[in-house]
Amino acid sequence: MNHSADSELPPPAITAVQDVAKVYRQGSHCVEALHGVNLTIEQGSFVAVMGASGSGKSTLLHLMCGLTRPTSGTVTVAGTELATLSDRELTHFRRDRIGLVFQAFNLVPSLTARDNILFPLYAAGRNATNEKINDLAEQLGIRDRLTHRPDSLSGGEQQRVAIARSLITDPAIVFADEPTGSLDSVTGQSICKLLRELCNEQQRTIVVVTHEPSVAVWADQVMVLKDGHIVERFRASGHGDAQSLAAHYQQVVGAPQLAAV
Ligand SMILES: Nc1ncnc2c1ncn2[C@@H]1O[C@H](COP(=O)(O)OP(=O)(O)OP(=O)(O)O)[C@@H](O)[C@H]1O
Repeated sequence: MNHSADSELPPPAITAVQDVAKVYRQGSHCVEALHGVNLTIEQGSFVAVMGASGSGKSTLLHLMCGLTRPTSGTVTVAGTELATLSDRELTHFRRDRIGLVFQAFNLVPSLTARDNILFPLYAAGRNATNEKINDLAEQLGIRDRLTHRPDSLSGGEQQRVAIARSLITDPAIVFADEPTGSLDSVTGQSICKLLRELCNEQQRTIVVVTHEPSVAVWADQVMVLKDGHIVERFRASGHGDAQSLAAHYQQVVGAPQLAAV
């Protein structure tokens, strides 16, 4: 996505998190996982959410994809405020409008790549044309792997199948939780490059949760969570390479006291 022309209007915010807090209650004990989080994600952008273990990344991701509800505040995805949906409507909304990619791929072992990709449509009682699935497979570099089951695919191929599955419903936004966490670094970088291309060439909107600077460096925007607050937001392009981004990230998470931004 080209953000270079200052005179252009900003693209519409596809996802907005407003003043969101999340408290987990365990008996008399409370864990405040997120406090007063605000963020917007523009259509066609690639956003990385970084943070140490326990900083609240998964909680934020689960709130944005409607897997859990906030204690306070609002989450809006593609113009729909999730709190207005019943549990059943939210399930349908998630199935139709949100793509999910996981660290462990989560493919069905007994199904071919083709049927894994089609799975979200089957679940909705729908199907796709051969042309659509072949085009998607071609874009993701797995055209010749469609008849294979997951156990005869490499890790990188399995993640490509999982990404194709996340896109088959033409979702408004794709959330990827540590998508390279189970891959070697070269394969992980090829997955990052693919996600970047999906944004650039198809205006897909992608949010990646990662603790890897080498993944975050592919994003447009990086948000850093610490103790449930967003403490830093910056454009990845301002850091050039993963090492420079890693140094900045370490500085941010290592700083003793930071105000939420
Ligand atoms: N279901 C839950 N019940 C109680 N506490 C929870 C629950 N889920 C998360 N937490 C707590 O909320 C805080 C944030 O957790 P979260 O999983 O969002 O962090 P994270 O940044 O994704 O961590 P990681 O990188 O280890 O997955 C942590 O203190 C965690 O222990």
